[in-house]
Amino acid sequence: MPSLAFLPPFASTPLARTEVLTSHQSLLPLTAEGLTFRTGDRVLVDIETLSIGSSGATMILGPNGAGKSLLIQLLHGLIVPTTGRISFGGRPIDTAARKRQAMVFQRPVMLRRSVASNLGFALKAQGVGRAERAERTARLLVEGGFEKVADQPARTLSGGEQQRLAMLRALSTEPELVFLDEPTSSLDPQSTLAIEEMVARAVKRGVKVVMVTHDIGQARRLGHEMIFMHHGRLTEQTPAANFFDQPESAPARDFLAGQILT
Ligand SMILES: Nc1ncnc2c1ncn2[C@@H]1O[C@H](COP(=O)(O)OP(=O)(O)OP(=O)(O)O)[C@@H](O)[C@H]1O
Repeated sequence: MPSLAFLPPFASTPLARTEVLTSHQSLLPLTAEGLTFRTGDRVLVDIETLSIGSSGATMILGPNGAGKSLLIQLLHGLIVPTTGRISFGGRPIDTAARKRQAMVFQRPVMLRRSVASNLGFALKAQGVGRAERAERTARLLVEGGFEKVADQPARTLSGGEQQRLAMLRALSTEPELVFLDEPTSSLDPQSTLAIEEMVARAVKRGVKVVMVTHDIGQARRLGHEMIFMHHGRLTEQTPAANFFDQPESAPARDFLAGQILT
């Protein structure tokens, strides 16, 4: 799935059309009720209620196929739920408010443009004017250590560099909320550390992070809250301080104990 954080977001969800969020209202808490996603007779996501608060990093853990990616795609608005209501700050979201959230995917997909232009394009999509765009792009290139490769086609960067650029691009628009779908799963330890540092800095600046990971160590390092999913369901949502020592649900206990979940 390409990183679409820089593209105009989907304009609609199957939600109530009244009282949408306005630009000065917070996106958070992010809540969902009766959220399902089905294909044919398969129920891939089935979540009664979910509420994600405004601070820190919420990590979504669970075995392969648990529905973690689908859940954040639903929350981000990339796919439409079969049933249910997703609210931001208690209200449905509109196109303008949706631009205040971003997403980074497992495999970074760069535009066929230079490194600098990948950043500039994201800002343009947010309506940032030419002069400010140039100034902010220059600043971002320095921040990300990309000055020397600013004019290089982004697709010729290494996988780790592309993912750092994807993160930088997603954060460049100063979103309130960022969804990260296993952004380090194909990276080496050094590149993983670089991404984790970007995540930690963003959280420190007040960006809300909702991140899918398989890596229990990473969840410990970054997470303030843990959500565990199994078979499309949310089995628990627990503060990080409790989760690793006292997981509430049997699937989470087994997962943390290294058992294979069926
Ligand atoms: N767009 C889709 N249409 C139909 N089925 C899908 C779609 N996307 C995912 N699935 C199926 O839904 C299930 C959950 O997929 P999902 O990618 O959300 O799992 P995950 O928990 O993120 O797994 P992993 O850790 O392996 O990435 C899988 O069985 C997958 O094949």
